[in-house]
Amino acid sequence: MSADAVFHVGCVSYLNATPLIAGLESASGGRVRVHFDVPSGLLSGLEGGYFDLALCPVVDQFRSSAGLRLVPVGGIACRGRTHTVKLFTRRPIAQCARIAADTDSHTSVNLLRVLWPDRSPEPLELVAHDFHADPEPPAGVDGALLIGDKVVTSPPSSEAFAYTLDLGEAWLERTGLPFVFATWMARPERELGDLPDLLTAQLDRNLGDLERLAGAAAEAKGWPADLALAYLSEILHYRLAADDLRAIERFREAVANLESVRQQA
Ligand SMILES: C=C(O[C@@H]1C=C(C(=O)O)C=C[C@H]1O)C(=O)O
Repeated sequence: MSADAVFHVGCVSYLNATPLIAGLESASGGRVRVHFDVPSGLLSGLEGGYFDLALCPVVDQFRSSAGLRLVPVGGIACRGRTHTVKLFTRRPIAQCARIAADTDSHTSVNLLRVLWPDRSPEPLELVAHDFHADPEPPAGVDGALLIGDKVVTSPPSSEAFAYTLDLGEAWLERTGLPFVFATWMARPERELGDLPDLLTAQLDRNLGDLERLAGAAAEAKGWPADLALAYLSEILHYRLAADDLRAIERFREAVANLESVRQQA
């Protein structure tokens, strides 16, 4: 690979990716181009070879036939509440079955499937819904799972959907573990050169400059500035430690169990 090769990096377009990505293009001297999309939109760019690296939903790594590898230089994780991965329901969850599932998500939809039997005796029925096209959940659903900025900027009406469950909190309650929603991934054969080092250095810089970054990102995405700062500095974390990697494995097993139950049915 030549020293001046350009890397194409796919990244989540929400405020939560700010510490992982802000300033990377300019710090790289133009050797990195960043392309933003909703989480569920990133996998095809990686599988198709257009991206060298992408911040994909963690469940994509379990399911992709491309044999994607985790590149352990950061991810989007929580220990307990997320504030932005939320189930909103009309009634107590134990009385719900039909849930509108945000088409931006791959991981959280599967997290809901894993957690559901703890919460409701009814079989879960998911209805895919694009909340960008229509912020209101479709008629006839008992609830809606939303992820990302829209949970803060355009949530479902709290009168109609008075009950909420934060899936990060529910996972911690079930497992005692943090939860990892997305990590950097690459195709197994793709040569990444110094890209992982560039990402590590940028994350380190950004975590030291969060107040300024959170303020700018809050303004761009329509968040209250104080909430954006708490979200990026206390609610989420970005450096993956041993228990985060254990949590990925625990989630991998839980998703595999769901698939095998489905096959037996
Ligand atoms: C915490 C979040 O994590 C996200 C949830 C994802 C998913 O459900 O597939 C993927 C990437 C992350 O952006 C969030 O977006 O609210």
